[in-house]
Amino acid sequence: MSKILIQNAVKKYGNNTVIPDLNIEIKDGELFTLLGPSGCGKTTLLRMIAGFNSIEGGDIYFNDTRINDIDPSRRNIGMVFQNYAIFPHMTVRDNVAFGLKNRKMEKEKIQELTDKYLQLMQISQYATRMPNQLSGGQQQRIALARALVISPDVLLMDEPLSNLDAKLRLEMRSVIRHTQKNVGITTVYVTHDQEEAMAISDTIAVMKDGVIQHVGAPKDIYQRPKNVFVATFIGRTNILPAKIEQGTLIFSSGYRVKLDYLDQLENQEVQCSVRPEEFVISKQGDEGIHGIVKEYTYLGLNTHYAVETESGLTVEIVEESSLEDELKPGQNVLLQMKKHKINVFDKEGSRNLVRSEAYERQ
Ligand SMILES: Nc1ncnc2c1ncn2[C@@H]1O[C@H](COP(=O)(O)OP(=O)(O)OP(=O)(O)O)[C@@H](O)[C@H]1O
Repeated sequence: MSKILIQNAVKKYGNNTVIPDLNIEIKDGELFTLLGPSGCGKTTLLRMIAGFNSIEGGDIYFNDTRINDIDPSRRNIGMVFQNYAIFPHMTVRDNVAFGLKNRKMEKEKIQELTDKYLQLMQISQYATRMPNQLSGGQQQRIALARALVISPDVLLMDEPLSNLDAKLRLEMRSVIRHTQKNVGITTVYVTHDQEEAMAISDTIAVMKDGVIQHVGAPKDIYQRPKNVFVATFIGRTNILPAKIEQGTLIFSSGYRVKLDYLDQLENQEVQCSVRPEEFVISKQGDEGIHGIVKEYTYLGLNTHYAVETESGLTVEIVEESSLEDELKPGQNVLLQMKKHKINVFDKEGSRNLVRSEAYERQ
């Protein structure tokens, strides 16, 4: 098992710098996810850890060993990619045993370990089949068994679920999560699917243009995103402009929310992130932002509303469905916010101004 330390890593393709200066520490035994939009450099970074990409600056360590110049085949890494990368001409058993045979292990030991991982991944009954006689999920189980059987120090997974249909993706998510915890292997997982990242990870690093934006537990990233990019990339949110005066947020409609956990910033323009579930919507009341329901979508458990506010901005709201009358398009409504949930960013959207102790208190 290994912890992974990446210090001041730089990656260039020719003159194009895709990772300018990246620092990450991945703890021993954790499932660490690189999450970000297409082209942000996730696969590039994973390939640097694997040794398939050169590094133009900085260092990568597995525990205390600097691995920059160690050949990929000697890094003791297990890998699972989206296209399975299993051998079509070999049986399931031979696929799983492949890495062990390569290491010239004794026959009995190969048999024992192969059996163990076929069983762990619940594919023993398919051991003599060829991969094309199996479903996508079963093939991905072979890939996982084959990666783990060699007892790697680190497991690297690049979008391993993206070729599977929605139902299998959910099932394989929990297979990966349980197996990873069971084996206790340090895992770096790449995805652009934020829900998958939330469901599977101990820690998530959100990336944009080769720069880490926020590293934290899924809940931390969702509830206290470090900047507007992270707030909008993880889950859905509404960004509303406001002003701070005497510790009070004043929205353009005049709606005021007194907050006691903001940095002491006066007369500052800010951006506020309010998630759809953090609004309270009612037909009447004294205080709030006035709006008109433009759309509503009943989804059983929840109802989604699009509400045009008096400033012209349309916000997205989710409420638990109730037996009472729904709010239909054209209805005048009043919006309030669950004030402790609001995130407040500087005008540029680059820094969260909510003090961290406020978050600890919740
Ligand atoms: N071999 C290469 N040569 C030149 N540029 C490359 C190469 N591989 C990747 N890039 C560029 O580096 C940037 C990062 O690519 P990368 O594949 O790491 O992104 P990603 O976040 O994994 O994206 P995706 O989610 O689409 O797989 C992109 O702009 C891409 O065009």
